[in-house]
Amino acid sequence: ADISTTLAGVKLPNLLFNASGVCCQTEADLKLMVESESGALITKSATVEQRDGNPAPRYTPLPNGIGSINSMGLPNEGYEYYLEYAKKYDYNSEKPLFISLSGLSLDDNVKMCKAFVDAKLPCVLEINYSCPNVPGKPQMGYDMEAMEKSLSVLAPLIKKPFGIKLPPYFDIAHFDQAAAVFNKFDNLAFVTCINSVGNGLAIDFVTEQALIKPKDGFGGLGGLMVLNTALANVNAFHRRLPGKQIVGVGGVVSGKEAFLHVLAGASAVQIGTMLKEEGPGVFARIAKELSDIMVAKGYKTLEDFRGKVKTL
Ligand SMILES: O=C(O)c1[nH]c(=O)[nH]c(=O)c1I
Repeated sequence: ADISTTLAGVKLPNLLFNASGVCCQTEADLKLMVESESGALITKSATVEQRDGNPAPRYTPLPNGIGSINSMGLPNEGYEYYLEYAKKYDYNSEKPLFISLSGLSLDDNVKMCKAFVDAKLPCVLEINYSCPNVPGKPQMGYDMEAMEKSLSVLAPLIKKPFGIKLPPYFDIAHFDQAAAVFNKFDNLAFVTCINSVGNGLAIDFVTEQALIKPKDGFGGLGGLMVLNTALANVNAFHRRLPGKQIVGVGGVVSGKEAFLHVLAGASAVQIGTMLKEEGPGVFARIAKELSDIMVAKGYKTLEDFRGKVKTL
């Protein structure tokens, strides 16, 4: 079956790529992504300066495959590293490049966006409004006014289609309020839902210790356990953002969850925890599983079922 897609005007040979943060901080990581069967790749969220991030242990999978917890603390090589990578990238390859930016202030985001705009590159920007793990930095995704202010500056600056990475919302009024902001920006071409479910706490029963070191063990939750919150956010914004696209992320462990994300309205699907645990081979596996599901159900393309979740 045909699992190709288009996102922000660029063609992806298949709808699967990495969630920013996983397998994408260094050129060595990104090379693995280029060599994988993913349909695209996205870089680790960048700040103006290089950051070491939080002390380890700062990521761990959770027992029984239910997911993961992380409090990485925005470790990255600094935006100029990713700008250089984007300048060297082979845009004739069939795999488009996405760049994640997560400035610690609006000025920082302006500085980074300007640099990418001035470089006139084909890569697509995804502005991260939802990092839950920088101590002292509340995430923008839950501050509608701050997001609107940021977008009113960045959207005209970026000019071409771009996306934003959102935290999960849990209240219908918040879906409505967020969508009202996003619908004001025509070149906001897609929203990526969801980032990790912020500030969970994983405790080891035997040692009675938190599993990760930063923030008293508080960190973002990912993996299968967040699937149903992810599907809700994908569908809520699919219903509320006519003319925009949704990138679905959260809980994709097989072709089945990728299928459900498309059914909920996703135009592309990112994989985080499963990529971290299984490695880049996950893309070939899930691509085949999804294609087999589509054949079994009689669907030829993603358009045949995108957003067609039935209600009772
Ligand atoms: O701690 C991180 O680096 C991190 N971790 C996440 O789960 N989501 C994010 O957007 C980020 I920037």
